Amino acid sequence: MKPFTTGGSAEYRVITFESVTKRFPDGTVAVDDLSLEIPAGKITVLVGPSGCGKTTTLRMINRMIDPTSGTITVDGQNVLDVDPPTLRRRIGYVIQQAGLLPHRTIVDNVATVPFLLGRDKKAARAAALELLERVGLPTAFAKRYPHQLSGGQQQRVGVARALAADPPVMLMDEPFSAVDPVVRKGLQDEFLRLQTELHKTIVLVTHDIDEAVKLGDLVCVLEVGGRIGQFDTPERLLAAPSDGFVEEFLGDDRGVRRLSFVGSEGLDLDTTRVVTSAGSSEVWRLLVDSSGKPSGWLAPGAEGDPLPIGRVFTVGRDSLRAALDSAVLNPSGDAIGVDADGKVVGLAGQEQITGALRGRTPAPVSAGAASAAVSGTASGAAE
Ligand SMILES: Nc1ncnc2c1ncn2[C@@H]1O[C@H](COP(=O)(O)OP(=O)(O)OP(=O)(O)O)[C@@H](O)[C@H]1O
Repeated sequence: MKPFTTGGSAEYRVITFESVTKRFPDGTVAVDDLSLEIPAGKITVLVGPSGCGKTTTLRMINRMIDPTSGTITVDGQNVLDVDPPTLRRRIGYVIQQAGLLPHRTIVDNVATVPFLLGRDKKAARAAALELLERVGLPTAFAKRYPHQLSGGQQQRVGVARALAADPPVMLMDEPFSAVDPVVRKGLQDEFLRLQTELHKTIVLVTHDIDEAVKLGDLVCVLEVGGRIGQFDTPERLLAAPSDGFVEEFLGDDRGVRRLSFVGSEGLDLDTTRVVTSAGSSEVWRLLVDSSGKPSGWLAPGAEGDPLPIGRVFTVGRDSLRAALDSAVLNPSGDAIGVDADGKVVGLAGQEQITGALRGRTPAPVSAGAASAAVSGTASGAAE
Protein backbone atom coordinates (compact mmCIF):
# COMPACT_ATOMS: atom_id res chain seq x y z
CA MET A 1 0.00 0.00 0.00
CA LYS A 2 1.39 3.39 -0.95
CA PRO A 3 1.94 5.81 1.90
CA PHE A 4 -0.38 8.78 2.15
CA THR A 5 2.37 11.35 2.07
CA THR A 6 2.17 15.09 2.02
CA GLY A 7 3.38 16.83 -1.07
CA GLY A 8 2.79 19.49 -3.63
CA SER A 9 0.30 19.53 -6.42
CA ALA A 10 2.58 17.53 -8.69
CA GLU A 11 1.66 14.47 -6.66
CA TYR A 12 -1.56 13.28 -8.24
CA ARG A 13 -4.15 11.31 -6.32
CA VAL A 14 -6.66 8.82 -7.46
CA ILE A 15 -9.72 8.37 -5.28
CA THR A 16 -11.57 5.09 -5.33
CA PHE A 17 -14.86 4.01 -3.86
CA GLU A 18 -15.31 0.26 -3.57
CA SER A 19 -18.83 -0.91 -2.76
CA VAL A 20 -19.38 2.02 -0.43
CA THR A 21 -22.66 2.26 1.44
CA LYS A 22 -23.72 4.91 3.93
CA ARG A 23 -26.70 4.14 6.07
CA PHE A 24 -27.56 6.82 8.64
CA PRO A 25 -28.73 5.76 12.10
CA ASP A 26 -32.36 6.48 11.18
CA GLY A 27 -32.11 3.89 8.40
CA THR A 28 -31.74 6.33 5.46
CA VAL A 29 -29.47 4.84 2.83
CA ALA A 30 -27.80 7.92 1.37
CA VAL A 31 -25.22 6.03 -0.71
CA ASP A 32 -25.80 2.49 -1.88
CA ASP A 33 -22.98 0.17 -2.94
CA LEU A 34 -21.11 2.87 -4.82
CA SER A 35 -18.05 1.92 -6.84
CA LEU A 36 -16.25 4.78 -8.50
CA GLU A 37 -12.74 5.61 -9.58
CA ILE A 38 -11.90 9.29 -9.66
CA PRO A 39 -8.94 10.08 -11.88
CA ALA A 40 -5.99 12.19 -10.82
CA GLY A 41 -5.58 15.74 -12.05
CA LYS A 42 -9.12 15.99 -13.45
CA ILE A 43 -12.41 17.52 -12.46
CA THR A 44 -15.00 14.89 -11.60
CA VAL A 45 -18.49 16.21 -10.99
CA LEU A 46 -21.13 14.48 -8.88
CA VAL A 47 -24.53 15.66 -10.05
CA GLY A 48 -28.07 14.57 -9.33
CA PRO A 49 -31.38 15.59 -7.80
CA SER A 50 -31.71 16.81 -4.24
CA GLY A 51 -31.11 14.08 -1.69
CA CYS A 52 -29.36 11.65 -4.05
CA GLY A 53 -26.30 11.44 -1.80
CA LYS A 54 -23.85 13.84 -3.48
CA THR A 55 -22.75 15.63 -0.31
CA THR A 56 -22.57 12.39 1.66
CA THR A 57 -20.35 10.88 -1.04
CA LEU A 58 -18.08 13.93 -1.02
CA ARG A 59 -17.80 14.09 2.76
CA MET A 60 -16.81 10.47 3.02
CA ILE A 61 -13.61 11.32 1.13
CA ASN A 62 -12.32 13.61 3.88
CA ARG A 63 -14.00 11.67 6.70
CA MET A 64 -16.53 14.27 7.68
CA ILE A 65 -18.75 11.21 7.34
CA ASP A 66 -17.50 7.63 7.60
CA PRO A 67 -19.00 4.89 5.42
CA THR A 68 -21.08 2.10 6.91
CA SER A 69 -19.37 -0.42 4.66
CA GLY A 70 -17.00 -0.51 1.72
CA THR A 71 -13.64 1.15 1.21
CA ILE A 72 -12.54 4.60 0.09
CA THR A 73 -8.92 5.04 -0.83
CA VAL A 74 -6.89 8.08 -1.76
CA ASP A 75 -3.81 7.14 -3.72
CA GLY A 76 -4.11 3.55 -2.54
CA GLN A 77 -4.53 4.26 1.15
CA ASN A 78 -7.76 3.57 3.01
CA VAL A 79 -8.94 6.92 4.36
CA LEU A 80 -10.07 5.20 7.58
CA ASP A 81 -6.38 4.56 8.30
CA VAL A 82 -5.63 8.30 8.35
CA ASP A 83 -6.76 10.50 11.20
CA PRO A 84 -9.20 13.17 9.99
CA PRO A 85 -7.11 16.31 10.72
CA THR A 86 -4.14 14.87 8.82
CA LEU A 87 -6.39 13.86 5.97
CA ARG A 88 -8.05 17.28 5.77
CA ARG A 89 -4.78 19.16 5.63
CA ARG A 90 -4.16 17.39 2.34
CA ILE A 91 -7.64 17.67 0.95
CA GLY A 92 -8.98 21.17 0.31
CA TYR A 93 -12.67 21.72 0.98
CA VAL A 94 -14.81 24.48 -0.48
CA ILE A 95 -18.44 24.93 0.46
CA GLN A 96 -21.31 26.99 -0.89
CA GLN A 97 -21.22 29.89 1.55
CA ALA A 98 -17.41 30.03 1.56
CA GLY A 99 -17.43 29.40 5.35
CA LEU A 100 -15.11 32.28 6.19
CA LEU A 101 -14.30 33.31 9.75
CA PRO A 102 -16.31 36.53 10.17
CA HIS A 103 -13.98 38.28 12.62
CA ARG A 104 -10.82 37.78 10.64
CA THR A 105 -9.71 39.83 7.68
CA ILE A 106 -9.68 38.27 4.24
CA VAL A 107 -5.91 37.88 4.22
CA ASP A 108 -5.96 36.27 7.66
CA ASN A 109 -8.73 33.89 6.62
CA VAL A 110 -6.45 32.61 3.86
CA ALA A 111 -3.20 32.86 5.86
CA THR A 112 -4.54 30.68 8.69
CA VAL A 113 -3.84 27.50 6.76
CA PRO A 114 -0.17 28.14 5.84
CA PHE A 115 0.32 29.43 9.40
CA LEU A 116 -1.10 26.22 10.87
CA LEU A 117 1.14 24.26 8.53
CA GLY A 118 4.16 25.85 10.20
CA ARG A 119 4.99 28.94 8.17
CA ASP A 120 5.79 32.10 10.07
CA LYS A 121 3.15 34.81 10.07
CA LYS A 122 4.83 37.02 7.50
CA ALA A 123 5.40 34.23 5.02
CA ALA A 124 1.86 32.95 5.56
CA ARG A 125 0.45 36.40 4.78
CA ALA A 126 2.62 36.78 1.71
CA ALA A 127 1.41 33.39 0.47
CA ALA A 128 -2.18 34.43 1.17
CA LEU A 129 -1.83 37.65 -0.81
CA GLU A 130 -0.42 35.73 -3.74
CA LEU A 131 -3.32 33.29 -3.64
CA LEU A 132 -5.89 36.07 -3.49
CA GLU A 133 -4.38 37.51 -6.62
CA ARG A 134 -4.41 34.12 -8.24
CA VAL A 135 -8.15 33.69 -7.74
CA GLY A 136 -8.73 37.15 -9.18
CA LEU A 137 -9.22 39.26 -6.05
CA PRO A 138 -7.52 42.66 -5.92
CA THR A 139 -5.16 42.90 -2.96
CA ALA A 140 -7.13 45.94 -1.81
CA PHE A 141 -9.69 43.46 -0.46
CA ALA A 142 -7.14 41.79 1.78
CA LYS A 143 -7.80 43.98 4.82
CA ARG A 144 -11.57 43.82 4.60
CA TYR A 145 -13.79 41.49 6.60
CA PRO A 146 -15.94 38.83 4.93
CA HIS A 147 -19.21 40.78 5.33
CA GLN A 148 -17.65 43.63 3.31
CA LEU A 149 -17.36 41.38 0.23
CA SER A 150 -20.00 40.24 -2.25
CA GLY A 151 -21.01 36.58 -2.37
CA GLY A 152 -18.89 35.98 -5.47
CA GLN A 153 -15.85 37.64 -3.88
CA GLN A 154 -16.30 35.60 -0.71
CA GLN A 155 -16.44 32.49 -2.85
CA ARG A 156 -13.10 33.39 -4.40
CA VAL A 157 -11.64 33.76 -0.91
CA GLY A 158 -13.03 30.32 -0.07
CA VAL A 159 -11.22 28.87 -3.08
CA ALA A 160 -8.00 30.72 -2.17
CA ARG A 161 -8.22 29.37 1.36
CA ALA A 162 -8.74 25.81 0.14
CA LEU A 163 -5.71 26.19 -2.12
CA ALA A 164 -3.55 27.61 0.67
CA ALA A 165 -2.16 24.24 1.74
CA ASP A 166 -1.58 23.36 -1.93
CA PRO A 167 -3.58 20.15 -1.50
CA PRO A 168 -3.44 17.68 -4.38
CA VAL A 169 -7.15 16.96 -3.86
CA MET A 170 -9.96 19.50 -3.65
CA LEU A 171 -13.55 18.76 -2.66
CA MET A 172 -16.04 21.41 -3.69
CA ASP A 173 -19.67 21.30 -2.58
CA GLU A 174 -21.90 23.55 -4.69
CA PRO A 175 -19.11 26.15 -4.71
CA PHE A 176 -20.76 28.53 -7.15
CA SER A 177 -24.44 28.20 -6.39
CA ALA A 178 -24.87 31.05 -3.89
CA VAL A 179 -24.26 33.73 -6.51
CA ASP A 180 -26.20 35.13 -9.45
CA PRO A 181 -25.82 33.59 -12.93
CA VAL A 182 -23.42 36.25 -14.27
CA VAL A 183 -21.06 36.04 -11.30
CA ARG A 184 -21.39 32.28 -11.39
CA LYS A 185 -20.27 32.12 -15.01
CA GLY A 186 -17.27 34.33 -14.16
CA LEU A 187 -16.32 32.10 -11.24
CA GLN A 188 -16.68 28.95 -13.34
CA ASP A 189 -14.49 30.36 -16.10
CA GLU A 190 -11.89 31.48 -13.59
CA PHE A 191 -11.98 28.09 -11.93
CA LEU A 192 -11.39 26.30 -15.25
CA ARG A 193 -8.52 28.63 -16.03
CA LEU A 194 -6.98 28.00 -12.61
CA GLN A 195 -7.29 24.24 -13.06
CA THR A 196 -5.32 24.39 -16.33
CA GLU A 197 -2.44 25.69 -14.20
CA LEU A 198 -2.94 23.59 -11.09
CA HIS A 199 -4.12 20.16 -12.31
CA LYS A 200 -5.66 19.28 -8.96
CA THR A 201 -7.76 16.19 -8.47
CA ILE A 202 -11.12 17.85 -7.97
CA VAL A 203 -14.43 16.36 -6.93
CA LEU A 204 -17.21 18.90 -7.32
CA VAL A 205 -20.84 18.53 -6.29
CA THR A 206 -23.63 20.37 -8.03
CA HIS A 207 -27.32 19.84 -8.72
CA ASP A 208 -27.00 21.84 -11.95
CA ILE A 209 -26.43 19.67 -15.01
CA ASP A 210 -25.26 22.64 -17.10
CA GLU A 211 -22.55 23.37 -14.55
CA ALA A 212 -21.67 19.67 -14.50
CA VAL A 213 -21.12 19.36 -18.24
CA LYS A 214 -19.29 22.67 -18.39
CA LEU A 215 -16.83 21.94 -15.59
CA GLY A 216 -16.48 18.17 -15.54
CA ASP A 217 -13.86 16.11 -17.32
CA LEU A 218 -16.05 13.31 -16.04
CA VAL A 219 -19.59 13.54 -14.76
CA CYS A 220 -21.24 11.06 -12.42
CA VAL A 221 -25.03 11.28 -12.45
CA LEU A 222 -26.41 9.93 -9.18
CA GLU A 223 -29.96 8.75 -8.68
CA VAL A 224 -31.87 9.17 -5.43
CA GLY A 225 -30.76 6.35 -3.16
CA GLY A 226 -27.12 6.98 -3.96
CA ARG A 227 -26.76 4.78 -7.03
CA ILE A 228 -24.92 5.66 -10.21
CA GLY A 229 -27.08 6.48 -13.20
CA GLN A 230 -24.10 7.07 -15.50
CA PHE A 231 -20.44 7.96 -15.12
CA ASP A 232 -19.02 9.32 -18.31
CA THR A 233 -17.50 12.20 -20.18
CA PRO A 234 -19.92 15.12 -20.74
CA GLU A 235 -19.86 14.43 -24.47
CA ARG A 236 -20.94 10.84 -24.08
CA LEU A 237 -23.47 11.69 -21.43
CA LEU A 238 -25.20 14.12 -23.78
CA ALA A 239 -24.84 11.87 -26.82
CA ALA A 240 -25.82 8.58 -25.23
CA PRO A 241 -27.63 8.73 -21.89
CA SER A 242 -27.70 5.25 -20.42
CA ASP A 243 -31.33 5.24 -19.31
CA GLY A 244 -34.55 7.23 -18.99
CA PHE A 245 -33.57 8.77 -15.65
CA VAL A 246 -30.30 10.15 -16.98
CA GLU A 247 -31.97 11.35 -20.17
CA GLU A 248 -34.67 13.19 -18.25
CA PHE A 249 -32.12 14.68 -15.88
CA LEU A 250 -30.10 16.00 -18.82
CA GLY A 251 -33.13 18.02 -19.91
CA ASP A 252 -34.89 18.76 -23.17
CA ASP A 253 -32.08 20.64 -24.86
CA ARG A 254 -29.33 18.07 -24.51
CA GLY A 255 -29.09 17.85 -28.30
CA VAL A 256 -28.27 21.52 -28.60
CA ARG A 257 -25.85 21.34 -25.68
CA ARG A 258 -24.08 18.44 -27.37
CA LEU A 259 -23.12 20.81 -30.16
CA SER A 260 -20.73 22.50 -27.71
CA PHE A 261 -18.53 19.43 -27.65
CA VAL A 262 -18.14 19.04 -31.40
CA GLY A 263 -15.65 21.17 -33.27
CA SER A 264 -16.60 23.06 -36.42
CA GLU A 265 -13.53 21.98 -38.41
CA GLY A 266 -15.37 19.26 -40.35
CA LEU A 267 -18.19 21.50 -41.56
CA ASP A 268 -18.82 21.59 -45.27
CA LEU A 269 -18.77 25.30 -46.10
CA ASP A 270 -20.44 26.94 -49.09
CA THR A 271 -18.25 29.50 -50.85
CA THR A 272 -20.46 29.99 -53.90
CA ARG A 273 -22.60 32.59 -52.13
CA VAL A 274 -19.68 34.65 -50.88
CA VAL A 275 -19.32 37.62 -53.26
CA THR A 276 -17.23 40.75 -53.62
CA SER A 277 -19.84 42.88 -55.40
CA ALA A 278 -23.62 43.32 -55.33
CA GLY A 279 -25.94 42.54 -58.27
CA SER A 280 -29.18 40.63 -58.12
CA SER A 281 -29.64 36.98 -57.30
CA GLU A 282 -32.40 34.63 -56.15
CA VAL A 283 -30.45 33.46 -53.11
CA TRP A 284 -28.96 35.06 -50.01
CA ARG A 285 -25.34 36.10 -50.57
CA LEU A 286 -22.66 37.42 -48.27
CA LEU A 287 -20.75 40.46 -49.41
CA VAL A 288 -17.10 40.62 -48.35
CA ASP A 289 -14.76 43.61 -48.44
CA SER A 290 -11.41 43.80 -50.21
CA SER A 291 -9.67 42.07 -47.28
CA GLY A 292 -12.13 39.16 -47.35
CA LYS A 293 -14.00 40.20 -44.19
CA PRO A 294 -17.80 40.09 -44.11
CA SER A 295 -19.46 43.45 -44.80
CA GLY A 296 -23.18 42.70 -45.29
CA TRP A 297 -25.93 40.38 -46.49
CA LEU A 298 -27.55 40.71 -49.90
CA ALA A 299 -31.17 39.55 -49.68
CA PRO A 300 -32.65 37.54 -52.59
CA GLY A 301 -33.95 39.80 -55.35
CA ALA A 302 -33.38 42.96 -53.32
CA GLU A 303 -31.53 45.91 -54.76
CA GLY A 304 -31.24 47.93 -51.53
CA ASP A 305 -28.40 48.35 -49.06
CA PRO A 306 -26.77 45.21 -47.68
CA LEU A 307 -28.20 44.02 -44.34
CA PRO A 308 -25.93 43.99 -41.31
CA ILE A 309 -24.19 40.77 -40.48
CA GLY A 310 -24.88 38.92 -37.22
CA ARG A 311 -22.44 36.77 -35.33
CA VAL A 312 -19.60 34.88 -37.01
CA PHE A 313 -17.78 31.74 -35.83
CA THR A 314 -14.12 30.84 -36.20
CA VAL A 315 -13.77 27.62 -38.17
CA GLY A 316 -11.85 24.99 -36.24
CA ARG A 317 -11.63 27.01 -33.04
CA ASP A 318 -15.33 27.33 -32.24
CA SER A 319 -17.80 24.53 -31.65
CA LEU A 320 -20.84 23.60 -33.69
CA ARG A 321 -22.90 25.37 -31.04
CA ALA A 322 -21.19 28.66 -31.88
CA ALA A 323 -21.81 27.88 -35.55
CA LEU A 324 -25.51 27.29 -34.87
CA ASP A 325 -25.66 30.50 -32.87
CA SER A 326 -24.14 32.32 -35.84
CA ALA A 327 -26.74 30.78 -38.17
CA VAL A 328 -29.62 31.79 -35.92
CA LEU A 329 -28.29 35.35 -35.61
CA ASN A 330 -27.86 36.01 -39.32
CA PRO A 331 -30.81 37.05 -41.48
CA SER A 332 -30.25 34.35 -44.11
CA GLY A 333 -30.13 31.54 -41.53
CA ASP A 334 -26.52 30.84 -42.53
CA ALA A 335 -23.56 30.73 -40.20
CA ILE A 336 -20.57 32.77 -41.32
CA GLY A 337 -17.35 30.82 -40.89
CA VAL A 338 -14.21 32.97 -40.63
CA ASP A 339 -10.52 32.21 -40.13
CA ALA A 340 -8.34 33.46 -37.29
CA ASP A 341 -7.91 36.80 -39.11
CA GLY A 342 -11.66 37.29 -39.50
CA LYS A 343 -11.66 36.51 -43.24
CA VAL A 344 -14.66 34.59 -44.54
CA VAL A 345 -14.05 30.90 -45.20
CA GLY A 346 -17.61 30.00 -46.14
CA LEU A 347 -21.24 29.65 -45.09
CA ALA A 348 -23.09 26.82 -43.37
CA GLY A 349 -26.86 26.40 -43.09
CA GLN A 350 -28.54 25.16 -39.93
CA GLU A 351 -29.23 21.75 -41.43
CA GLN A 352 -25.59 21.27 -42.32
CA ILE A 353 -24.58 22.18 -38.79
CA THR A 354 -27.00 19.86 -37.03
CA GLY A 355 -26.35 17.19 -39.70
CA ALA A 356 -22.65 17.30 -38.80
CA LEU A 357 -23.58 15.87 -35.39
CA ARG A 358 -25.04 12.70 -36.84
CA GLY A 359 -22.69 9.79 -36.76
CA ARG A 360 -20.40 11.62 -34.35
CA THR A 361 -21.26 9.83 -31.14
CA PRO A 362 -18.02 10.07 -29.21
CA ALA A 363 -16.33 6.73 -28.64
CA PRO A 364 -15.74 5.69 -25.06
CA VAL A 365 -12.39 6.92 -23.81
CA SER A 366 -9.97 4.07 -24.35
CA ALA A 367 -6.83 4.96 -22.47
CA GLY A 368 -5.63 6.44 -19.21
CA ALA A 369 -7.23 6.99 -15.86
CA ALA A 370 -10.46 8.36 -17.27
CA SER A 371 -11.08 5.11 -19.06
CA ALA A 372 -10.47 3.14 -15.91
CA ALA A 373 -12.94 5.38 -14.21
CA VAL A 374 -15.56 4.98 -16.89
CA SER A 375 -15.26 1.22 -17.29
CA GLY A 376 -14.85 0.67 -13.56
CA THR A 377 -18.12 2.39 -12.93
CA ALA A 378 -20.01 0.97 -15.80
CA SER A 379 -19.95 -2.35 -14.01
CA GLY A 380 -20.99 -0.63 -10.79
CA ALA A 381 -23.87 1.04 -12.56
CA ALA A 382 -25.08 -2.20 -14.09
CA GLU A 383 -25.37 -3.99 -10.78
N1 LIG B 1 -27.26 12.90 9.25
C1 LIG B 1 -28.22 12.35 8.50
N2 LIG B 1 -29.15 11.53 9.05
C2 LIG B 1 -30.12 10.96 8.30
N3 LIG B 1 -30.25 11.16 6.97
C3 LIG B 1 -29.36 11.97 6.38
C4 LIG B 1 -28.31 12.61 7.10
N4 LIG B 1 -27.59 13.36 6.24
C5 LIG B 1 -28.17 13.19 5.03
N5 LIG B 1 -29.23 12.36 5.11
C6 LIG B 1 -30.10 11.91 4.04
O1 LIG B 1 -29.31 11.24 3.08
C7 LIG B 1 -29.77 11.52 1.76
C8 LIG B 1 -28.63 12.10 0.96
O2 LIG B 1 -28.29 13.38 1.50
P1 LIG B 1 -27.17 14.28 0.82
O3 LIG B 1 -27.05 15.53 1.61
O4 LIG B 1 -25.97 13.48 0.61
O5 LIG B 1 -27.86 14.58 -0.57
P2 LIG B 1 -27.49 15.63 -1.70
O6 LIG B 1 -27.58 14.89 -2.99
O7 LIG B 1 -26.22 16.31 -1.39
O8 LIG B 1 -28.72 16.63 -1.60
P3 LIG B 1 -28.82 18.22 -1.89
O9 LIG B 1 -28.57 18.43 -3.34
O10 LIG B 1 -30.27 18.51 -1.51
O11 LIG B 1 -27.84 18.90 -0.99
C9 LIG B 1 -30.96 12.44 1.92
O12 LIG B 1 -32.13 11.67 1.88
C10 LIG B 1 -30.75 13.05 3.28
O13 LIG B 1 -31.97 13.39 3.87
